[in-house]
Amino acid sequence: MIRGGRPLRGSVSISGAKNSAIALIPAAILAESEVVLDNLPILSDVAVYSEILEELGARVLWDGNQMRIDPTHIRSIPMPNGPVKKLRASYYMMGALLGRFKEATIGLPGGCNFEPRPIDQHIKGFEALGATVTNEHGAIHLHAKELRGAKVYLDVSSVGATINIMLAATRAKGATIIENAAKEPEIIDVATLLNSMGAVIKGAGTETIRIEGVTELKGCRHSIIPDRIQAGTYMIAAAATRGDVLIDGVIPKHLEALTAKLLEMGAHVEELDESIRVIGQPEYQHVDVKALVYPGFPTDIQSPMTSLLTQAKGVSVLSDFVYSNRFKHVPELVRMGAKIRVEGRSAIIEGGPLNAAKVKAADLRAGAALVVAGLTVPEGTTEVFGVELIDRGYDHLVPNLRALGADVWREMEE
Ligand SMILES: CC(=O)N[C@H]1[C@@H](OP(=O)(O)OP(=O)(O)OC[C@H]2O[C@@H](n3ccc(=O)[nH]c3=O)[C@H](O)[C@@H]2O)O[C@H](CO)[C@@H](O)[C@@H]1O
Ligand SMILES: C=C(OP(=O)(O)O)C(=O)O
Repeated sequence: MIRGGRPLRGSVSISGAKNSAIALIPAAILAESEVVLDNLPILSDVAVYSEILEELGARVLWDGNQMRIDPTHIRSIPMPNGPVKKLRASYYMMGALLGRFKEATIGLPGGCNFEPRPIDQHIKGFEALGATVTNEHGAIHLHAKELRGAKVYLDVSSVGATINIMLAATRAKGATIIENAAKEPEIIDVATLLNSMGAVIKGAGTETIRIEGVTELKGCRHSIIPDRIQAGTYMIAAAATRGDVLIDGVIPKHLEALTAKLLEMGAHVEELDESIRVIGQPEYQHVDVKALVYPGFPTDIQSPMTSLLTQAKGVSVLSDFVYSNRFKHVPELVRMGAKIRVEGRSAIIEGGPLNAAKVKAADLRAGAALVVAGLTVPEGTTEVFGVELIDRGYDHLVPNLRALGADVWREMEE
């Protein structure tokens, strides 16, 4: 429930990154002893992952922002259904279990279903390493007598495929080279953890990653990088409400594409060492935004960005070159009075005021977009339904927004 129209003011601390956490937790099972993850975000996706590991026999102690994972007694039991269906990143269990046991059966992943999200590049990578991969009644079965290093050229620079191949290849015999690898900061985070565990990975963050297989990995302690998508959402909310917010505990370099767009629109943005201050302005210029792979503008912030662009003068065009049809937030924004039409992979947004309405989050970032939109509406109460999807990726969103002065609260549905 949001009564908007109040500028957000103050500072907000950003939690660890969801897309790192849900890759680091499965990576931990490759170790022979305890892995400690610090700066863990408190998210429903993290809770689901801890359930998956416990089902497989790992000991998981989750205390606030720390998780201790002892994989000593883990085994590879088939997981065709259950928690693996609740999130996208369950696909990492394929690479992690294959690396450790040379065998895995994992149901096809869930997560945000804004369009079909194939995993053919993951499978191509596993097969190149010597695995046999079959789809048995909606679950993927992987088996290898031996994993051997190989050269894998990705047709699309997929975040998930890059990490998954890296996970399996750490325990393969010989060297694996991933070409056209994804370069997102979360990939570097996973490589950093694996290297601390004893893996030999070079080039993470570039388009060529080289992994020398090792026979054993040990436990270690690792602190998760800040969540650039949550940070970006608060930057957008600060601008949209014409507020003044210090977004703290971030790596400003990870947010450069967004910072550049906010400056182009006319917002004031100050980059400090580990924080970014956004000062909103009464008027914004229209801009064109192209969501691309890193270091381009992140697709995961394009939905909240759509809400901000309704506050700009004139017509903005937002195109998503990662997902061609990630626009489930648009019909809901239109219910709130937005003038937006979707043409191909672009949303054409004509600036203008929004009104309060009852709207539904179709996925995680669509939900965040509706919250940002609601915060701009000065009269009436915007009701966002389906907010459990927002819990997948935003740590303490409502308390954080309230601390910034927003009139927002949560009610249970009947
Ligand atoms: C858990 C996690 O980290 N999720 C992120 C990850 O998702 P995810 O890893 O699923 O996204 P990918 O980077 O794999 O997808 C990028 C593009 O490649 C295509 N593709 C991908 C794999 C494949 O085997 N074949 C294929 O065609 C996808 O359909 C998409 O068009 O990166 C996305 C792109 O930054 C983000 O939106 C998600 O938040
Ligand atoms: C699409 C997202 O997540 P996932 O890949 O986990 O569904 C996201 O974080 O915006």
